[in-house]
Amino acid sequence: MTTQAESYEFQVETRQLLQLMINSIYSDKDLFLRELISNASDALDKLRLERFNDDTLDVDTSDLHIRIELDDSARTLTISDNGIGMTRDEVVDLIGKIANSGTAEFMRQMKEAQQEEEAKTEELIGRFGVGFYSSFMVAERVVLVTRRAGQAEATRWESAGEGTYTLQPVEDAPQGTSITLHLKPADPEDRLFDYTDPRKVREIVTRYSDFITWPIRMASLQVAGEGEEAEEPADETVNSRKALWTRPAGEVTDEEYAELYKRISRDWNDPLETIRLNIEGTLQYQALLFLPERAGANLFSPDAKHGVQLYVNRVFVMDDAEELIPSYLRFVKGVVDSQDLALNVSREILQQDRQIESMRKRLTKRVLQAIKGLAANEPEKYTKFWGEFGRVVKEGLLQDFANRDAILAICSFESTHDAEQRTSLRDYVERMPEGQDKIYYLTGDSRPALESSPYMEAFRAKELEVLLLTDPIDEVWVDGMPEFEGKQFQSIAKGDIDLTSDEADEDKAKQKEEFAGLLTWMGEVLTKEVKEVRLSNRLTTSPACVVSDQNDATPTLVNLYKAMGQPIPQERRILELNPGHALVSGLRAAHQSRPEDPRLAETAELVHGMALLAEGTQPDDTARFVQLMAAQLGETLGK
Ligand SMILES: Nc1ncnc2c1ncn2[C@@H]1O[C@H](COP(=O)(O)OP(=O)(O)OP(=O)(O)O)[C@@H](O)[C@H]1O
Repeated sequence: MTTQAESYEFQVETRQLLQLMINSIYSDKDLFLRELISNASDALDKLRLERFNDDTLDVDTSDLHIRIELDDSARTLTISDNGIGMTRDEVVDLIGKIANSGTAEFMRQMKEAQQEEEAKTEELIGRFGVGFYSSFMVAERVVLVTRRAGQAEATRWESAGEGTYTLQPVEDAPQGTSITLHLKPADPEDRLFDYTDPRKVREIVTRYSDFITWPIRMASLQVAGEGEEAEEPADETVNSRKALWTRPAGEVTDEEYAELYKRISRDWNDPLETIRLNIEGTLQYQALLFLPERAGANLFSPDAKHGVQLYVNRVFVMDDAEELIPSYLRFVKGVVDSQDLALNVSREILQQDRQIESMRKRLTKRVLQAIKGLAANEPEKYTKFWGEFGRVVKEGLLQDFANRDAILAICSFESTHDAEQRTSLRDYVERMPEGQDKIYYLTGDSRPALESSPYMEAFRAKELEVLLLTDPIDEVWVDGMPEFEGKQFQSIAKGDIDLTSDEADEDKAKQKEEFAGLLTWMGEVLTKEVKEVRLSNRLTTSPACVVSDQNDATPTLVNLYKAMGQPIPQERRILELNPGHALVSGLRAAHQSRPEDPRLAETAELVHGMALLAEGTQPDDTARFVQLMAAQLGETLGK
């Protein structure tokens, strides 16, 4: 007995939604498969739950799965599940109408938005799921056959996505739902691919649905070898199903974590550290994050990718979810799986969403905590980590003021205390001798350059520890950093540093008097270059050095801002002379005896130029500097 198919009209809203789908509101048409697989997976979940609640039910739960079948001659893609299925009434309610309150709301807002501007429409699309109807993006006709588990009668629904659909009872249908898409001709230019190509379909499944709990089966890709009889290919499960974050931590092995890490990060090495997070409550999500062992090549390129993927209920939503993790933690790889977001949530929405903001805060704290844990308990791992990613983490000192203290606490720096090991600020502060109330640092290009810098002389003589900050970013954050645990940061190349004891004050006053004439005169000679010439308390062996005033920017910082396209002015600096050096005392004597000698002004210029060279910068006019130097050296030989 065959029953005639009866034709029905779609609800007005449904028709409008179908129109949208046919005209494709998604630019990425591959998403239809993600939607259908998600529905199938839900149907399997529902059946399992129903059986769990009532084990006398006459339903088959022995081999719950999803199957995808392709037929390139008929140009069909069929996706079936042996889940809960639908009764005829359910088909009418769920598929024929927009029963889903979310979708109805979507349509209402969509209508409003269409009267406004395009952008708003785009935004709305991301806020709601539009599930089953997305089949019409790729299919010109859809046939759905479904049998409610435990019931005999099945229903066949068919539609071309226009005004009507037909319903027809069928016999002998298997339990669950099978949806056959009669595909539109492929049009890759419109991102409509050939969905009868098993490779393409597998690629979509592994991209979006790899972590679906239920097996997704497809015919094996193996082709018969030469001379072999082509056999009916066996089924193969194409998704890994390994959503490790949904399993209790104790049950997952390190190997499994490493395998997952490698897959999502495309790194060959094992992760350095695995971080798990399981948040329950009004906002539910799990995160499985990894700290890599090595920095990737493009970590510092302007379009460096963030490593966190966003999933909704184990379904992939997007890569590179920079809304979830701040850019100074962009090396963190992993997965965040939320139970509260819409499947096709868009970036625009993520950016505005307060829940996302709260997730981001939570994840950031957790990662910082993990790094702190490494520093405290696994120093070797920490050292490795910091060597690779310290530079990136320090960007956070400039970006994330709320976590500034937490970031400072996990930083470590090279220091004069130890040639091999970096030090934390905490350890530096603990080593500070009585009377030292500042954290001393020097910024520059490399450790050897800093160690041999003239600024270091008095500190070396006094055995005072100095942090050697050699990353360009150090220059920037340290400049604006108020303090660490109540101790201010002090550049030893800035301001008036005096490490001498009070008893020496009398000697200093005397010296000041003796040199007053020289200092004033040199100040006049060099007035274009420096704002002051004074005696130094920081030099023991060099004749002179240039320092920046306490609140002025150093030349490196000036250059950095220039490179970033935000130039700041370079203030004139201060020239400090070492009264104990023969060149300085000799210049004083010469100036006293023959103040009119033009050669002395040239010597003053040379002293300034040498001080610049010693700090690693250059005199403005190097050619002139070299000429003066050669002339004066020549003269000494002639004597
Ligand atoms: N494979 C299936 N098996 C059983 N029921 C299904 C299946 N596919 C869809 N349904 C039913 O049809 C309803 C509508 O599906 P549709 O995909 O349009 O929206 P949704 O899944 O509810 O929401 P969304 O996809 O927007 O999150 C589903 O809620 C479900 O009850």
